[in-house]
Amino acid sequence: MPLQPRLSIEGLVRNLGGRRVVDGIDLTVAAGQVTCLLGPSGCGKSTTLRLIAGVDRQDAGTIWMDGVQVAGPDLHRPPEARGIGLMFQDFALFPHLTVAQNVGFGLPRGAASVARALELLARVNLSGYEEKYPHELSGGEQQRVALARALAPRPSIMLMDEPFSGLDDRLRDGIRDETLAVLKEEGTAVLLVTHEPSEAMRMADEIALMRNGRIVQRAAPYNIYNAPVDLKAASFFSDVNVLPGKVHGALTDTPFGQFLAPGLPDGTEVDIVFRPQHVRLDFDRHGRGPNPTAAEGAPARATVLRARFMGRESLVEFLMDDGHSRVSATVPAVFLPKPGTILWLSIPRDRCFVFRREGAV
Ligand SMILES: Nc1ncnc2c1ncn2[C@@H]1O[C@H](COP(=O)(O)OP(=O)(O)OP(=O)(O)O)[C@@H](O)[C@H]1O
Repeated sequence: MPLQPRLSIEGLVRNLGGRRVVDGIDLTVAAGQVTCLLGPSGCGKSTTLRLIAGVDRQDAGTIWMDGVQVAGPDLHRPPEARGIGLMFQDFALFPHLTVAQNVGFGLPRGAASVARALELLARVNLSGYEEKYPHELSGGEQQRVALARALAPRPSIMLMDEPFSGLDDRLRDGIRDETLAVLKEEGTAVLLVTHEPSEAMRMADEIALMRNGRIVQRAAPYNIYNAPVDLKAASFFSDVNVLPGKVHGALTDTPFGQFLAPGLPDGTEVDIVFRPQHVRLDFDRHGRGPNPTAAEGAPARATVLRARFMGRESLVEFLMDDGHSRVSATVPAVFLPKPGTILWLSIPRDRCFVFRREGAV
């Protein structure tokens, strides 16, 4: 029998300011799983989280936690009756309470609670900090106390809204990894809101990509990156190259040969989309490039327009031999060919996506 999800949402809707801000969200999160609600600013992520927390009330839809309905057409359990832990960007600790008192705040008085607070402080590497006050801690340490506080009552579900965005860049990755390790140890189901693709890729077991109040794709980070549902989903994770094409006999022509466009009728305008890091470069050998292969397709000749060193990689921009298509390639090294250099480009077929052009019929 499949495990019952800790959190389950069906048809969640919220109208605000005359607009449907959350437009029919379905979602499940299992114990020990981290799901990232990822999307651009204003797409409705925080509103969704607020509805799940119970600090706002949905206009339609149902929410279950551990199989028990907590919100529905005639039901609204208050936040404190939902068994959730909350962590937001401004994770304000109580300034007049010590670290240990902050962590134990939501627990009943007693030896077991003190032990739980100490155990969690050890878990977030803050043993010895029990008697300190929040103003004596760094931002990263305060964040770890906030995590311990949120986890202390053993919430079944943890809701986190951009919890790392207040932190210094250099601290952030370490804290993310530590937080993830603690959440996994506790086996909590986590729903984390972020607008940063890199954060979602780093933290999530599953990413729910949101746009205009809807979830447009739900998949593991690898799958969402390598099999995006549309051009916007592809370009949310990195810059992309887009070549225009038209379908003839379920194929479309490009400078890199023909690509499959299954299921699309003749004449459909399409975008052939691929990421700069998936472009392979080869030197020109007396006017010839590498031999075509089934995996790499046909190579295409191109002229370097410019090359820039970006730190971890080099970005090389090309004009294709058709005289108008432009393609960017990133190379994970210092590679700065002079403008005018001829190179051959190829793209692995499985790294290329063909989408019906938005707005096209
Ligand atoms: N109380 C409100 N009244 C009217 N509109 C609101 C209200 N709260 C949110 N909105 C609007 O709903 C939309 C979604 O807001 P929400 O905060 O959920 O987005 P978000 O995806 O979390 O964005 P961000 O990443 O910027 O926090 C926004 O356009 C916002 O302006």
